Amino acid sequence: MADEWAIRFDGVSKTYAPGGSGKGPAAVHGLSLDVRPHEVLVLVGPSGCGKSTTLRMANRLVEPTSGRILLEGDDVTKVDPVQLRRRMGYVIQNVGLFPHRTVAQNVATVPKLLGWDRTRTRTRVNELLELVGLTPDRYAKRYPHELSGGERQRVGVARALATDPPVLLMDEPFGAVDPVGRRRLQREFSKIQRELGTTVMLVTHDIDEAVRMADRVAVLSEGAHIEQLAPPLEIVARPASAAVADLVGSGRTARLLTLGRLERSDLVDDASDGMDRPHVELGDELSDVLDHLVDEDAGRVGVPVWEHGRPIGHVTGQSVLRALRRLADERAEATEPAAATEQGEPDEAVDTRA
Ligand SMILES: Nc1ncnc2c1ncn2[C@@H]1O[C@H](COP(=O)(O)OP(=O)(O)OP(=O)(O)O)[C@@H](O)[C@H]1O
Repeated sequence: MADEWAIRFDGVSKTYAPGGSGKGPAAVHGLSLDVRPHEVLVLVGPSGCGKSTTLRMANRLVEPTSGRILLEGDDVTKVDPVQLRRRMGYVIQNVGLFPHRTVAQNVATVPKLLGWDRTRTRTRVNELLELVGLTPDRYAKRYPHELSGGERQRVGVARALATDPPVLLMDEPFGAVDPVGRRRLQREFSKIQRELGTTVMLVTHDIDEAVRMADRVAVLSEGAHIEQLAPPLEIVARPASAAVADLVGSGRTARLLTLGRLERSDLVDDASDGMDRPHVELGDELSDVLDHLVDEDAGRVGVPVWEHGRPIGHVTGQSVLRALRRLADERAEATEPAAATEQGEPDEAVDTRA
């Protein structure tokens, strides 16, 4: 049903055929995957596993060898590619801005193609620049070489959103930005995505980025084989295979769980029931809290939290995810130079969706 997915990959394969031989190994092999409306689905996995190929098949920059890809009910191979790309914004690493066009002209690329009049285009460009945190007065007339990497990336996002597409494809969108700038962009982008409700498919190498930004993470291995497809917390807490465990274990996320402690702000309520159930204590290590949630299978109901011998509220799986995001933010901000914090809005990094 169109309500349950925005993009559907149905048994999709791609074999790049060197010299037209048709005999190369499959970059993507029999992939079936649904991207739900309004979610951020992150594809993560090792280099060469087929992430970019998967993304690029969605907007027909790469044609599948077999299988079907549906966008809101339409078979993408039957939609004119130009029309298709208006329904799907595309953001890549290093953006690919036109160097001899100003920021405003870059953002206006698609509206211009669509023949919008000047006033409508200018209004939309200003709106988008504001949205991505680039004041039009300061930035509209600059050229790409007069921008920082992070600012260029914002222009790329603004350009991709110009016609308010229902779907946004992002390939390592923040990969060329330093870690501090990346963190800030991730946070700002999450806020924009929530406001607009855009369905996002995002490719990254970085498991921490995946955990921070995703509603669901698809961990891929060679041939775009899905090792695990689950919300971030589940990926971290219950890796479904050695490959997923490797990816999670070698990253910062697992360490954060052992280093982080449960804080009052992580609680989902201040109810004092649950005297008769196993509980955790405020200040417990997050990995212990997570064990409890998994053991008790209490992710949804919540586990009571006690302080000074009495219950003070509950934690759920979301609390752990929230704490994880809080910790990831604290770390990014701890290394952030004072001048760079002007746009930091820690509360916005706490994403309580899924
Ligand atoms: N145009 C192409 N022609 C031939 N082979 C290609 C082409 N593009 C990608 N491949 C191959 O397809 C496989 C998957 O590549 P893809 O770029 O989709 O992987 P990825 O997971 O996005 O990698 P990375 O993280 O390094 O960007 C790789 O083995 C790659 O060498």
